[in-house]
Amino acid sequence: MFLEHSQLKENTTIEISGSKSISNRLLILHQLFENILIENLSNSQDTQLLQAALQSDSQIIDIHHAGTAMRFLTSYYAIQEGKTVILTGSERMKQRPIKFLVDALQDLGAEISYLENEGFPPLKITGKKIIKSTVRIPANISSQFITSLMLIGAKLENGLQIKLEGTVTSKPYLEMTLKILRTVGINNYWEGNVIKIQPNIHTEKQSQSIPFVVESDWSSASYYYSLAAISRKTINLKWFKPYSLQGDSVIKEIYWKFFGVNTISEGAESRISLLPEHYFQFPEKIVLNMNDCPDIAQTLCVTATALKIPFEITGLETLKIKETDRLLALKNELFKIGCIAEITDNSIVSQKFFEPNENISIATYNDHRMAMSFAPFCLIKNLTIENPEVVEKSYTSFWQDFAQITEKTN
Ligand SMILES: O=C(O)C1=C[C@@H](OP(=O)(O)O)[C@@H](O)[C@H](O)C1
Ligand SMILES: C=C(OP(=O)(O)O)C(=O)O
Repeated sequence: MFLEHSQLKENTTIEISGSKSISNRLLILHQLFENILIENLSNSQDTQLLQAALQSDSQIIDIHHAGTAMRFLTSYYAIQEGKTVILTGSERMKQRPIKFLVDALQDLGAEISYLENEGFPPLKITGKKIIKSTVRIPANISSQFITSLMLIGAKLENGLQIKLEGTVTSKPYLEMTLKILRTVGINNYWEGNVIKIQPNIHTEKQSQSIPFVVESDWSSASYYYSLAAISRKTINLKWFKPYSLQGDSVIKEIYWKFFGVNTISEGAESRISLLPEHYFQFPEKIVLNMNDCPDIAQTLCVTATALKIPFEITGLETLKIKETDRLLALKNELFKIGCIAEITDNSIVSQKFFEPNENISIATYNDHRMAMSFAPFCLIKNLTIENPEVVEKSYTSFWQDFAQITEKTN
C-alpha cells in the first residue's frame, strides 16, 4: 500500500470496534457458562476465527495467527469430555511456545500431546473431566496461559487455584480476566502469587442473557494517538469509556506525559477527543517500562522517531514471541524511517536519528501492528507498507479509517 505524504483532516471521528481481548474472553465464557449477549464484538479476524472454532464440529481447528484463540482453546478443549481435536495454526503459531500451559493442564490431568515439535502447536487434545484444583505455572512468558486457565477455572468441580511462579508479565491482561469473570458472576481473588477462581454454582446455562457491551479496542486507538501526536491535530474516537478494562488504555497517560496529547471524554456515544497541546515542550528522552502494555510499544517507537525524541523502552521480553520477533522487526524498519536502534532481549533504545532515504518500504513480517504502527509516518514522508492486509488480524477496517482521516498534502 503506497501512502503518499499526507496531512491529518481536522476533527474527524473514527469508530473502532470492540476490544479483541475482551471479546475473546467473552466468547469462551459464553460457550462455557452463560448466555452473554455480546454487543460491539470485535470484528477482528482473530475474534472471527475463535467464534468459528467454537461453533465448529470439525476435528481439526486451525486458528491461523490468533495467539489468544490458540491459548484459550487449549484449556477449553481440555475439558470438553468425549471430544478430540487437533488444534493448529499458522507456521508462526507453530513457533510460538505453549509448553507451560500444556504442562499445567497435564498436571491437572488433561490429555494433550504434541503432533510436531515438543512445546509447540499443533496439539492433539482429548477432553476429560478434570478433578484436581491446584496448579503452578511460570508467569513470565505469556499472561495468555494464565488467562486460559482462569477462564475454565469455574467449570472445575472445586474451582482452580493457580500459583504464579516468577515475575508476572502483561499483568493488566490478568486483571481484565478477573474483572470480566466477576461481571458474569464468577468469584475470584488474586493475593500474592495465587489466583483463585471459585467454582460456578450453576450447572446449566442461564436462560436469560446477560448483556455485555464491549468497549472499543485501546490497542487500535493507539495509532490515532500517534497521528495526533505527530500532526498536532484533534481526532475523535468512539466507543471508549473513561474507566477501561484494558491495560492499553494507559496510552492516554503515556501520550499526555511524553507528547502532550490530552484525552477528553464526552458522555455522548462514549466519545473521546485527542487534543494535542500546541506549546508542549517535548522531553529530552522517553524512558519507559512497557511490560504492562506490550502491544503499544511499536506505536510509541514510531511516534518518537517521527518526532525525533530519543527513547529507552524496557520490559519488552514478550515481544520476541508475538506475531513476529517484534524487537528485531522494529530495529530493521525503524532504520528505514531514520532511527538507529539497539535491541536486547527485552529492550529497545534509540541511538541516533538521521534523515531517511526516499522510497521507504516497510516490511510487516505477518504482523498487523508493524503495518499500523508505521502508517502514521506518512505524515512525514511518502511510504509503502508491504502486505497491508495483515491489519485484518486485529483491525479489519484500518485502511478505510486511515483513508478517511488523512488527505494528500497540498
Ligand atoms: O490476554 C490477552 O488478550 C493478551 C495478552 C497479551 O499477551 P502476552 O501475555 O503474551 O504478553 C497481549 O500481548 C495480547 O495481544 C493479548
Ligand atoms: C500479540 C497479539 O496477539 P496474539 O498474541 O493474540 O496473537 C497482538 O494482538 O498484538
